[in-house]
Amino acid sequence: MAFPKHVRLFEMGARDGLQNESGPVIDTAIKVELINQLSDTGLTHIEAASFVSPKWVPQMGDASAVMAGITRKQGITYSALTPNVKGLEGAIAAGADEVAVFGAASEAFTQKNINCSIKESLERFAPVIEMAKEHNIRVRGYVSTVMGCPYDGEIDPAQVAAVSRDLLDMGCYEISLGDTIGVGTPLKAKRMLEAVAQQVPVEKLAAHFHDTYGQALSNLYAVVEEGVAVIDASVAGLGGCPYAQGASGNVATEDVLYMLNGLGIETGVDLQKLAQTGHWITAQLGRTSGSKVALALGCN
Ligand SMILES: CC(C)(COP(=O)([O-])OP(=O)([O-])OC[C@H]1O[C@@H](n2cnc3c(N)ncnc32)[C@H](O)[C@@H]1OP(=O)([O-])[O-])[C@@H](O)C(=O)NCCC(=O)NCCSC(=O)C[C@@](C)(O)CC(=O)[O-]
Repeated sequence: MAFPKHVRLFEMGARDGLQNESGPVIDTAIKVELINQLSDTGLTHIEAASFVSPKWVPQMGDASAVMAGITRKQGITYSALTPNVKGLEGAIAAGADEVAVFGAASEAFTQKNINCSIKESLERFAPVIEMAKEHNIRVRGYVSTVMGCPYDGEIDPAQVAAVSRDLLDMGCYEISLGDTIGVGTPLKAKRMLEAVAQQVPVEKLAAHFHDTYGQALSNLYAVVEEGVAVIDASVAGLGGCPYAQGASGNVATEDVLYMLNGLGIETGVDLQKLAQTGHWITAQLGRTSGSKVALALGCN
């Protein structure tokens, strides 16, 4: 298959990026400023907040205030995670443009992350998706641990395909495939994608790869070559999952963008502006950027 002409980047820094920060809860004003800066880079999709239990993920406890504080730019979708109806109610009240339910291909990870089995998670998502539909809000579905689980180990691609198909059938418009702990390699990514694409059209799939083992860009190349045209990434490579021990951040958006630019694939995103934003947020967090491209460009 040929490379797509255009790839949509879905920016994760403000949610997947910041949710895992240890230490004190980051000021709402910093989160708001991060999203406002990201809104000025050409990105069209920004995951801005997470309406989960603040006891489970304290860093996301100010989701409503973040959504209220941002300056919304026309043409940008500001989305939020909603694990249940309570979360969806919060997201609707806060004016989220789009929401996401998040499941996994592994039983153990599902238990650790959202305190239920895969079957129960799907039962819990059904009313979320129904209610979102009534409010004309699109729902994205995440499937975590698509190439390995910190608790269950190897994951059968058929299991990834089955959960993805269930979420699609329930009404999710897009399925984001999460290599939560970044253990994938290109061949594994390709095989996993092939298995899922038998159940879900590739146009409805997104790649959400973490870079724990430094394989994320290679894995992305492998699935983009198979037609995946939506990539989740996190500015400066921020983040990780609080319920996936040892997982490092998403692949850095700057690094993905540099690769896509080199392939002649359009994104509409300005690399310099993005790298500056990555520089700004990592300075706020007291560290250097996790993006090799940003460092090479002198943003450190
Ligand atoms: C799903 C629950 C809530 C179940 O948690 P639970 O404890 O089973 O829920 P519960 O229904 O029994 O409620 C317990 C308490 O939480 C409250 N509660 C219940 N729901 C909400 C809500 N929405 N917002 C705020 N509060 C809520 C509820 O009101 C109650 O409060 P209490 O009476 O004890 O004071 C919990 O497990 C949870 O919040 N988990 C979130 C975990 C999480 O956010 N993980 C990170 C995101 S996933 C990820 O990063 C992976 C991804 C997407 O990026 C892809 C990849 O990389 O693979």
